[in-house]
Amino acid sequence: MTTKEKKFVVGAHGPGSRRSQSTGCGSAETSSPKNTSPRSSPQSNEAMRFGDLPEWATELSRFVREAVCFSEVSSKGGQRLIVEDQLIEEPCPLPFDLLWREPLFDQLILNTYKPYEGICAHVDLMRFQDGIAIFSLESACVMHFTRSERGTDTAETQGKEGSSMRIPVFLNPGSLVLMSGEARYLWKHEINRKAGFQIWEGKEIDQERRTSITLRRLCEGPN
Ligand SMILES: O=C(O)CCC(=O)C(=O)O
Ligand SMILES: [Fe+2]
Repeated sequence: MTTKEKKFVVGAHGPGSRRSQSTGCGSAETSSPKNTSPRSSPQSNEAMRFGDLPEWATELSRFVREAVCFSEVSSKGGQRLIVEDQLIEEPCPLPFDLLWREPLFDQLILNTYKPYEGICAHVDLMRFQDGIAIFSLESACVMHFTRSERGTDTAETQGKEGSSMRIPVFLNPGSLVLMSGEARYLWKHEINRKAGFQIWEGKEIDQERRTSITLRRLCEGPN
C-alpha cells in the first residue's frame, strides 16, 4: 500500500463540547482491547499496536498531515459556503493543534471484515485523545454518523420525521476519515454491512473483504 493510493480526505469536525462520555453498541464504550468488539461478527480479525508505530504507520501519519495541508479546505484557510443565505464556515479537516502534536498517533488498530461484517454504532473510547484517523481499504462502504445520546438533538439534527439525523458518508477504497471535536465526541459512527444496508445512490454496494486502519493517540496518564 502506498500513500499514492489514497484518494481523498473526508474531514468530520465540529467545535462544540469536547468531552461527552462515549456510548458504544448498547451502552459500552468501544475500541478498547478490554471491551467487547463493536463489530458485528466474532470472526472479524483485528491487530493492535501501542507506542512506537511501525514505519509504514508513521508514513501514514505523515500522509494524514500532508492530506490535511493540501486539502482544498485548508488551502483556502477554511472554506466559506453560503447555504440558503447562511454563511457556513467549513473548518479544516483536522484542527492544527491536533495536526502538529508529536507524535500525531501512538496507537493503531487494523481491522479486517469479511463481506457482511461491519462495526456497530459507537463513539471511540475516552482513553483516546481528540483527532482520530481511519484509512478505509479494499471494499467501498457507507459509514453512517448518528448523534450519540450524550449529544442532545437539536432542530438541525432532527430529520423530517423527528427521528435523529443519520448522515451517510461514502468511503472509496483509499478514503481517509478524520474525526475531531463534535464528530469524535458527540456522533457515533457505524458501518452496517448486513444485506440491504449498504446502499449508495439507490444501489447496493458490492461487498468484498474490507480492511481499515485506525490511528489514535492515547490520553496522557494511566489508561
Ligand atoms: O473499520 C472502520 O472503518 C471503523 C473502525 C472503528 O471505528 C474503530 O476501530 O473504532
Ligand atoms: Fe470507531
